[in-house]
Amino acid sequence: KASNANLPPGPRALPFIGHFHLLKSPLARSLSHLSSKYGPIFSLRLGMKPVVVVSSPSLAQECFTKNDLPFASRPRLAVGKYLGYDYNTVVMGPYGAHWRTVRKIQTLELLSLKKVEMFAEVRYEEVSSLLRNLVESSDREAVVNMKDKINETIFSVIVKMVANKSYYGCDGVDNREDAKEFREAIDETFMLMGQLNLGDYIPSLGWLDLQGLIRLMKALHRKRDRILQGLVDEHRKLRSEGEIFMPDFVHMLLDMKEKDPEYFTDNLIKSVFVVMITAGTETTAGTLEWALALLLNHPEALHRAQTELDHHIGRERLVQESDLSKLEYLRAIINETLRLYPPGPTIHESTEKCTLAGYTVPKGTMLLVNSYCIHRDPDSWPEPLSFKPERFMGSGIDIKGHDFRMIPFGSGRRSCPGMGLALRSVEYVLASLLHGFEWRRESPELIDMTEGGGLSLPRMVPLRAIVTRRLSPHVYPIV
Ligand code: HEM
Repeated sequence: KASNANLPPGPRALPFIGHFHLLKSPLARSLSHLSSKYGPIFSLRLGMKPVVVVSSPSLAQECFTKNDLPFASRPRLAVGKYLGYDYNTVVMGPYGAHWRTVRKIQTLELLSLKKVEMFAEVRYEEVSSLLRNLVESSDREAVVNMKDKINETIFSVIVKMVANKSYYGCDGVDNREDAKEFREAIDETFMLMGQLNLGDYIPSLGWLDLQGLIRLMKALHRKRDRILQGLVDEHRKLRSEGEIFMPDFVHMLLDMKEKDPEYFTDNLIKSVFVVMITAGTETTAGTLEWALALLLNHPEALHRAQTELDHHIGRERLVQESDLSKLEYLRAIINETLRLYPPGPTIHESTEKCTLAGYTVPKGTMLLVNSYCIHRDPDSWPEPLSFKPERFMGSGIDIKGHDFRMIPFGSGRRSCPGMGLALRSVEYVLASLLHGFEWRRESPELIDMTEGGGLSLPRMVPLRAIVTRRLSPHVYPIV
């Protein structure tokens, strides 16, 4: 059916597999390379599946405004079945009544501005713990693996919000082994989400599981589900004993379950939980790691950010979240980081026939919107490959999905519901790191900026740096 459609042109397909052979990791780069040859809209075929790839602001606008409803669904991929509680998570679920209900709970009940404010104390505790940790490293002049440090902080913030669980020594608890297992499970989830599983595209081969991905997904699901069920059961026990210390997300969902036990099954609660942790950690931590890497390669921008921090905060106290609105240059750095290193292409699927740029896109077509390419479009961005935070100063460019030159959080119905939490966390952690420490590369060579594979466009090489204190010793949280 697809071959009869008036789809955009694209490269010549191989029999049976279509264009699988053209897609390399990271996908965002591979698609950008193809769009430099075939233009801002082109078609691919992955096995049986027609795919349309879009890489310009005006076409992204057409997808997320006029065609937002037809493209509001996700393809039914094995990863959604095995790692998304049978397509029940908000990230991987098809568009429909269930998705709308769960999305509403996430945006209104869990990730609203009020809730983001409510958990300020959690961010404060975890950032204090990070600073304490870095003070120790700075006293030893050690090279610090910043990927690990940032991941630990963001993971802790999110897990505490969701399940009030401490893993890294805050509150006197130290469950590093449990945390390691949990974080490895999340890393593995992202790795598997970034893989093209042949059976999704060539269903007749599905049962063979030639790449062994289904086997890995099933094993990972068992591991993750055991961890998540353990946390839900812990909460139940606390409630039965009348011990509710903090209204975390699991408690909020268990409250909802009391009103509607049929709908709020344990699987639904675990699916909300797992989405927060998978969608929220790697993306937020990855943005922070890219931002620091860019600043280490651009000392003049680092210096300007620190001057701004000293001007507004001074050197006799730490940054507080209430300072963030004054830090215009810091925000420009974060915007420029998200421009250059957004997460991988957003993946949607058409639920009805629609027209795009004059072409007819049939129902069941996969849509990939490549923000990586859109954000580097020379027609929208002068010197698109250069790191220039200044371009955002006083520009009024919206990054929340209304200006299609810059869509790091997507746009339309499926755009990121965690944007408020993400931006607050990135700004607060980055401001605290730059204000509290001087930063140096471990060698004179520039930091390697190669992108790795995976859905969140991580760095290929974990970021390492040398930190030294820049504030008086009494200002830091007590070691
Ligand atoms: C810098 C950090 C982040 C970035 C750049 C980011 C970006 C994105 C993008 C591009 C999408 C896909 C949009 C689409 O398909 O059109 C998305 C979806 C999503 N994000 Fe985020 N995100 C971040 C942090 C977070 C956080 C902290 C959370 C929650 C704790 C979160 C929760 C979600 C969810 C639930 C979805 C799926 C929405 C749906 O399918 O309806 N994200 N995000």
